[in-house]
Amino acid sequence: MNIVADENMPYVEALFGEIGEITRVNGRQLTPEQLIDVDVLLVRSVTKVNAELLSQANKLKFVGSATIGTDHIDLALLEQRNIPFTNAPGCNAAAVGEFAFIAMLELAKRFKQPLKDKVVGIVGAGNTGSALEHCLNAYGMKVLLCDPLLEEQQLSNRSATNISDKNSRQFVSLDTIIEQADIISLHVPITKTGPHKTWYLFDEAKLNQLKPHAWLVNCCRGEVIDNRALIKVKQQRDDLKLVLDVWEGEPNPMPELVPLVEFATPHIAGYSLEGKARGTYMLFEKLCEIFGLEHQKSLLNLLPKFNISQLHITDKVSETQLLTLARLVYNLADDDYLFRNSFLNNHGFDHMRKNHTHRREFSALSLVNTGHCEVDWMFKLGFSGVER
Ligand SMILES: NC(=O)c1ccc[n+]([C@@H]2O[C@H](COP(=O)([O-])OP(=O)(O)OC[C@H]3O[C@@H](n4cnc5c(N)ncnc54)[C@H](O)[C@@H]3O)[C@@H](O)[C@H]2O)c1
Ligand SMILES: O=C(O)[C@H](O)[C@H](O)COP(=O)(O)O
Repeated sequence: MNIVADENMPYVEALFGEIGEITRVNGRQLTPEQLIDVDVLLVRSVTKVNAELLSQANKLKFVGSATIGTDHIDLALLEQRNIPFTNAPGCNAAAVGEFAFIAMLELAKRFKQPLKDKVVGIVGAGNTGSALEHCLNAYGMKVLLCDPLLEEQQLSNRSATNISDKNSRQFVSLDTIIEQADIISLHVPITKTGPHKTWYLFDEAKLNQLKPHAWLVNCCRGEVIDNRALIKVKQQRDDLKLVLDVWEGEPNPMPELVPLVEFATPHIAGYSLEGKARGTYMLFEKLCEIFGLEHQKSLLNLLPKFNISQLHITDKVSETQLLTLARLVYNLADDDYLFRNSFLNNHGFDHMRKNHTHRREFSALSLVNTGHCEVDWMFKLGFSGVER
């Protein structure tokens, strides 16, 4: 079997090596000719899987994308050509949730304002939005959720069963989020049509309505914010603080926007080692299922141990100390620094993504509670640990 895989997908050899011959490719530069006689195509978000790319794919039996988003895939075309497809929903949700949470801790430190007192509005309460909600709840913060699609689904489930579910979630409108949230974090897919389309969801008018001193975090898709309007609004409103991981026009963000942003990164919010490994593993499992292949491989065996084995907690952990712990797992300022200094270079955006030293998730760091203090919230946040 011939397998073509994006060069930025870890563990492909470890997982797919016994199934077929693997060719690694630059996902952004993949050509139709490279898919002649190829059985399996494994991509990431930078490869547009469309009629043109598949025009010479004479043997293709499976396409997998190790991503949450599917906006780069012509799903109708794959269905029409009977080519099974899977993406990897939720694979990097914890990575994105922790990224947004760490970014908020960093902003709190930079502007000397306790994070805990702030109200956070999450737009899009699916996998990544819920992962962030989980972190914020663990830390004891007030969270508002806006997700009209989930809200409608919940309402129709309720009216179909006539039972009110005690696990049901409370949703608010986007206007309420804009009116009440001190921090807004975006977690929607990019959609161009329909009543809840997200393309330019935050246009000039919405951006102007943000509360004074609001923080806006975007780690879903760049075009959810009109970036030109953002530049205009930000130039007039220094009170707004921005964290952008995704950009309109990737891999070429608007150069004027980057200096206006507090923390700027090249679409790597989901780039934890765990998240990437999970993504590849989910494609592997799906391929095995479709082709009826048995396997003994486990995700846990793929991941290396974290280089700090255990930390002893002897007393109450402050917000500053929490940030110090979070920085052991992921230092956002390092990526921000690298990005500012490289995004204008030739292929700087992609180069940084390709060479990204994958960070770990909170779960990689093990805490030992030797001080018999209240640390349950830290375990809820995702850190591993033991009581002693
Ligand atoms: N920066 C990164 O590295 C990175 C990593 C993972 C995912 N993403 C992006 O983030 C997006 C979200 O990921 P996810 O795993 O949470 O997806 P998901 O499908 O689990 O959740 C998305 C949620 O957004 C909701 N939604 C859709 N339109 C909305 C609207 N107009 N207003 C409010 N909510 C709306 C949906 O109902 C859904 O619940 C992905 O589609 C992908 O584009 C980026
Ligand atoms: O949709 C996703 O899962 C993310 O945007 C993903 O992290 C993007 O990473 P890429 O596939 O471009 O490496």
